[in-house]
Amino acid sequence: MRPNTLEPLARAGAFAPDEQESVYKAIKTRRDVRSEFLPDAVPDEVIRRLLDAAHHAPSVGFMQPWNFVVVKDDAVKTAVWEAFNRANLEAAEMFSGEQQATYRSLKLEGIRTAPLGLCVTCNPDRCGDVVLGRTHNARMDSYSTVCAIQNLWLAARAEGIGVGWVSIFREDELKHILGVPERIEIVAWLCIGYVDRFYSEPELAVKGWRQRLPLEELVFSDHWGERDPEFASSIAAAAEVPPRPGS
Ligand SMILES: Cc1cc2c(cc1C)N(C[C@H](O)[C@H](O)[C@H](O)COP(=O)(O)O)c1[nH]c(=O)[nH]c(=O)c1N2
Repeated sequence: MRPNTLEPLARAGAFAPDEQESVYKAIKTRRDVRSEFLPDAVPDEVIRRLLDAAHHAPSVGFMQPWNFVVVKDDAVKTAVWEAFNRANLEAAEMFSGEQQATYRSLKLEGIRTAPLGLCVTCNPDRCGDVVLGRTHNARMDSYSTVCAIQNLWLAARAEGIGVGWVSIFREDELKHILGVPERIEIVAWLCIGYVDRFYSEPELAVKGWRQRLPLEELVFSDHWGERDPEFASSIAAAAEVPPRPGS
């Protein structure tokens, strides 16, 4: 029988309200960090915790397709930065007019200033040709690796450690620098280190590149492109009220 109380009933397995708050806090305050890295080394024990968080990510068929190349060597970081710089000059040319000028003003990496670099790779051959859940979509192993990166990103935020994802590279160049075999996919280069502050909003929003979209515009009901106005307005209203843990 349910107890006679006005308190909401805890759902089986639900975290306590303050624990829920911590999870949402990590999610909402996680930032992509490019420029604010402090030179302090990240202790190996902390690196181990972050990698362990990554390693507890979901993966298709429990494939665990990831590997992590931990880079502390300045010479390797410099070579990676040079590869970034070559690609970034090409990237700037792909934008035009005022947008190109803004692009050039953005700082899009902290490769040499972050004390730690982490290359996250995906091995499509980790458990044979036929993988449970990957049978009809070959990209599922890459998606799994992205889940590992997000786990690490959130754990790092909770530890007060900044993470910046850099993707402006020719993959072959990065493979050559790091000795990554042909069949292995490079999913991310992450810049990792302590910071003296986190932006409260995405740096790209602060610098005027692009703003967060209203959630209610992104949610459809029953079919792609169809909106239930009542549901959409309830989402919009919820966005105006800070989330209440346990609700
Ligand atoms: C797959 C992928 C690839 C990249 C990124 C992210 C992801 C998910 N981001 C970071 C991106 O700009 C950032 O996440 C958004 O601007 C939102 O900001 P917050 O992460 O919320 O701070 C990113 N940032 C950057 O400065 N250089 C880059 O090359 C990339 N590449």
